[in-house]
Amino acid sequence: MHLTGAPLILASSSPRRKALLDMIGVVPDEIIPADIDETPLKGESPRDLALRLAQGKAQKIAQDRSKAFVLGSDTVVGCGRRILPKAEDEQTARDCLALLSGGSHRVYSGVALATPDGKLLARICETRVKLRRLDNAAIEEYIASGEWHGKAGGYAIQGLFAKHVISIIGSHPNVVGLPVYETWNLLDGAGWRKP
Ligand SMILES: Cc1cn([C@H]2C[C@H](O)[C@@H](COP(=O)(O)OP(=O)(O)OP(=O)(O)O)O2)c(=O)[nH]c1=O
Repeated sequence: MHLTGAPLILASSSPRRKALLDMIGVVPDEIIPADIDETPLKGESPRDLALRLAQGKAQKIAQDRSKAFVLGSDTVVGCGRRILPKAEDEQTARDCLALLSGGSHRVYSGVALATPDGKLLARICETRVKLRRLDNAAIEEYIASGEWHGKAGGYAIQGLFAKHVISIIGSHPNVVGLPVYETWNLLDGAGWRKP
């Protein structure tokens, strides 16, 4: 099958993923968010969840768009075997920050590419993040910013929260939502070419 010229669809509602793709010169032809159930399976590890959901998002859109490349991704914050939720309310964000305060945790992003010749390729990327201890005042200051909303683990490293990050080991864009190195390798290896 001839893959050159096949369109690229980003299966994501995240403006950060679009911006990270732009950063490496990849402009999707279309953006179609994939609405899938993101509930972890019983006993599922954070890594397995990120990979499964990235694959699920790519597959869901590829069902109807089999002649395109479809890129899906998912970011999960893990503290040991524990999977932290995406913070949709203040209390969830507070609980996440209290748990992560003063320690190291891991952020996993899965990236999956469905190809026009029917393959589903996937990669997982892991970044370790070490945080300073956050007292109540620091947590409440961050809660008031609202930047935690919709973010896995209740924080966004690409904003105000950066001042609490002592160090990271691994990829920074992976924490923001898209591991650009792995993403580019998938696209390039699968034969996607810039139009
Ligand atoms: C840890 C962390 C997460 N996040 C974001 C990345 C993801 O957008 C979000 C995790 O939710 P995801 O389910 O991965 O993505 P999403 O719901 O935003 O978009 P879609 O499912 O449509 O692709 O948390 C940051 O922006 N910065 C961070 O530091």
